[in-house]
Amino acid sequence: MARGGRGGGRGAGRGRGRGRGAGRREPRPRDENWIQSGLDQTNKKFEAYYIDQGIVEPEEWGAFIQTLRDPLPTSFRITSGKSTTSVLLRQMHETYLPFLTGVQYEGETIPAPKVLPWYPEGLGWQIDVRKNVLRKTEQFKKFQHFLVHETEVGNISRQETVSMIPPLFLDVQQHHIVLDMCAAPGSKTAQLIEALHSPLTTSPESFDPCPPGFVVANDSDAKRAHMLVHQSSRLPSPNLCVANCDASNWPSVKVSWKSEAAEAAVEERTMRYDRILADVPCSGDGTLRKNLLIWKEWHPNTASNLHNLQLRILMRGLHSLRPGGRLVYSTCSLNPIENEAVVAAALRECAGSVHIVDQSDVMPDLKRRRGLATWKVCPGKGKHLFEGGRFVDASSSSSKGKKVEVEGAENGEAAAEEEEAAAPEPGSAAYRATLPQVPYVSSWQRLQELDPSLAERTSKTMWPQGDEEELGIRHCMRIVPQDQNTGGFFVTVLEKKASGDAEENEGMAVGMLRALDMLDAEREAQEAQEAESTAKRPLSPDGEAEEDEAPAKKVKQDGETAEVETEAQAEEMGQEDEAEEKPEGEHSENEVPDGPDTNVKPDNHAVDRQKARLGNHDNGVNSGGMPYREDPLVHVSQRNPQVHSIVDFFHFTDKFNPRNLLVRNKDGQPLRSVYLTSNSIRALISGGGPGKGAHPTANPIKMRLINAGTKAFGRQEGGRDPKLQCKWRILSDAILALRPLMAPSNILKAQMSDLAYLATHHYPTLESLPEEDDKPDSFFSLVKKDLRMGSHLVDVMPGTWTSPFDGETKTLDSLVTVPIWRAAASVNLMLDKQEKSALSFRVFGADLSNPTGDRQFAVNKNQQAQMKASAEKRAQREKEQQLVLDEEELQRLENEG
Ligand SMILES: C[S@@+](CC[C@H](N)C(=O)[O-])C[C@H]1O[C@@H](n2cnc3c(N)ncnc32)[C@H](O)[C@@H]1O
Repeated sequence: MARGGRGGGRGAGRGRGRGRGAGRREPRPRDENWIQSGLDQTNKKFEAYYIDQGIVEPEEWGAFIQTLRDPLPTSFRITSGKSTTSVLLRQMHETYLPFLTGVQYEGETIPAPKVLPWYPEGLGWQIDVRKNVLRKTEQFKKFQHFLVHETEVGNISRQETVSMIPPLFLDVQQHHIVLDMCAAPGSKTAQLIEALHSPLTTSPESFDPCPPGFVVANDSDAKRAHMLVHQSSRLPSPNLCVANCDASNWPSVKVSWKSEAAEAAVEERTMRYDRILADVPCSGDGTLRKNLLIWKEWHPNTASNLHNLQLRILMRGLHSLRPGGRLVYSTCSLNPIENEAVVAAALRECAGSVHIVDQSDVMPDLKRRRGLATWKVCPGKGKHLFEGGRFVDASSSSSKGKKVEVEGAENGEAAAEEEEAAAPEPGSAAYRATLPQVPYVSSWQRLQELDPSLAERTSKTMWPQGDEEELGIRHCMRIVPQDQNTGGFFVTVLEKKASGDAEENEGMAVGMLRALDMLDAEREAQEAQEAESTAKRPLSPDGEAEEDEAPAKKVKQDGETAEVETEAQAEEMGQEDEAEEKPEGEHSENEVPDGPDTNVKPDNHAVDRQKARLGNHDNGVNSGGMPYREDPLVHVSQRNPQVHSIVDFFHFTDKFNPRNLLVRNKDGQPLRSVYLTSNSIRALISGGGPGKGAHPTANPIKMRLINAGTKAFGRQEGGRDPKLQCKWRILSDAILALRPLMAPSNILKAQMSDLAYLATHHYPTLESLPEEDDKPDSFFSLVKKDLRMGSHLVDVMPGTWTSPFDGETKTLDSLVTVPIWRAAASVNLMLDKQEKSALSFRVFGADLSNPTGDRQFAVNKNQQAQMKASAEKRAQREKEQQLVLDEEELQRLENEG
């Protein structure tokens, strides 16, 4: 089955004539390794093919194939640059490592977690034991809970070890424009975002909430692209946008750019990326250890079917790269047709402008194999039949009846007879002879002789051309499973030749921001002028109607430049009308109205799905035949009264730019949610230009952007008290992005006991808040007396707290920031049930929002079962107690009467 690709795996495994003698049913292998899943982990074609490719030395074959049959270990990485990073790392070393060392299961010692020696700062971890064993010991079960909780809140990412590798070779810097071409489900995108905000490090001080660069995460599958949006809320970033394009047809977009020279004017340039990750759809046979179905479905033709798409994506990526930029090509396939053949073909096509970078001295502790300099190609759709070590192309009339020598078919019968006597060494020639022959064809020219129509449909680039060593193909890297007990993976680092222009080699983000600054200054002057003329006009009672008029005027004033820019781009897109406007008032701000507590966080995913289904903006621009139906992405005018209320209420530092607030409706009106983007994302969306209606430029349409930045503020329903200065509250997902932009004096401080109270009580009244007379400046005293109504952030300070459930003292190692809402007569912790429960478990070891302390939602079936069991036990205990009480009562009554 193709991994993330199209059409792979169809008919796979259905080919006949695998062994000696055409049409003969393959005998069941004697050495097959059945595991509990009941799935057969053998595939003779797979073995034959990879032994022939020389993917590992013959003497390593046994270890290679056996490792592929073993279940995959558990691996995870600690999110870098967060306040929790060093705390979790310390917890791992000081608490969990000793706790998990020497644990016995069925008479054997379970290996303790180990640090991945090549992962920066010791943040990557692997436990060489299968998941089901983890759940069977008390110690590992506890650890599993820790992993689940920390993963939920984005402090840890559970990711396959090999999947962590490609982003590290990309070497992302904070000023980089990064494109993740095939990004879903997004584990590597998360690493790219982390690298952008903080160089991979354990220090929270290195976290930059507003780096100059940004990440574009793209996936051609609409559902998976929306999944990316949902996933990214675990690591919310104003510097991320999500696109839904066919990467093989990745659009070029124009942006405003300005050179460093002070006198230089803003110019329009095609945006080029500093870093590109092409983690392309592939056959995925490197994931055999976890995707057991591939054993059954694997077929060499899956790779042939994907080769062209992979090459097209890679070529488009190289085209989009800036001079001196770096692209990492990766697959989780072991197959040279999807790997070396694709890279070699791209290098030939780029004729010296791109080269492979030797990375042998980077991450030296990571064991990797060099790329293959040659390989064998098996073209066709499996319609070729074997006959006695020869094959006949039965599907093609031109070659019907022709018998063709199959490469590597020698001595099959003789060796097979020997096998009867003794089982041959895995990987040996005798062993190979027991496996089916594969219909390799030595060159494309040869295929043309054999089957011209098949040759016509088969890409020449699949075959080695003899120049591979020269192209540096040996610098490709293949991770084989037995070297580090991982999955299989392929990674290649490519770089585009630098140009003579130093500024071009630096990348475009900085120049885009220079242009944005200049255009912002112009806009500011213009806005001041407009404000002056507005002041002279009589004020309307609601103010907002006045606001509506101003942008329309501005569009007219800016019309000339905006129109030219858009028309040119529309032409490039092959269509005249930029956008078909949605009827007035038909906003599809589909968010669930925000009520207190339970409705605090809408189901983003459901909302996104609904948006995708309903769609309120179909501009008719197609990419790969897919209509673009997304709500517009519009930055709100600085003069909007809602923006003013946000700015005035929260007292952000200068780093917070109110121009970066974005909404999803064509009128640019904050209705229910406001997003925060980085300057650079605004520069991309607006093209640095003056702005025009629903879509300021064609960029969001061309890139089919489905999301930009992070949802930062939600309108608090019911906030109608005249004393309320700002109806907007900071959403919990945005705390990571917004907290560093707030003056520390504006963040409240609380103790663990205060948080425990808020986690336990739903909208407690101000009168009911516990207060100590001797501490007039305690958190609750402030909340009661001096706190303005509205949204606030609270830092819960490290400390200790004694649990009423088990009497144990719980310690909080690093501060936790939570949002609260101060209403007229009450206060509330603004987290939804699930967030409250997860936080509560993490900080207090129990769900305080539940009187029993139990978790209120289940993470997986196992936990569901555990919850059910503990609820039953509790009910039983209560029943028994009740019986005792009843007896006591009876006794009492008897005594009395
Ligand atoms: C190997 S997976 C990517 C895994 C991802 N990089 C990660 O680390 O989570 C390949 C992805 O490519 C997407 N895809 C397939 N064809 C594509 C195309 N033509 N353009 C963009 N994405 C494509 C699939 O939907 C799939 O999500």
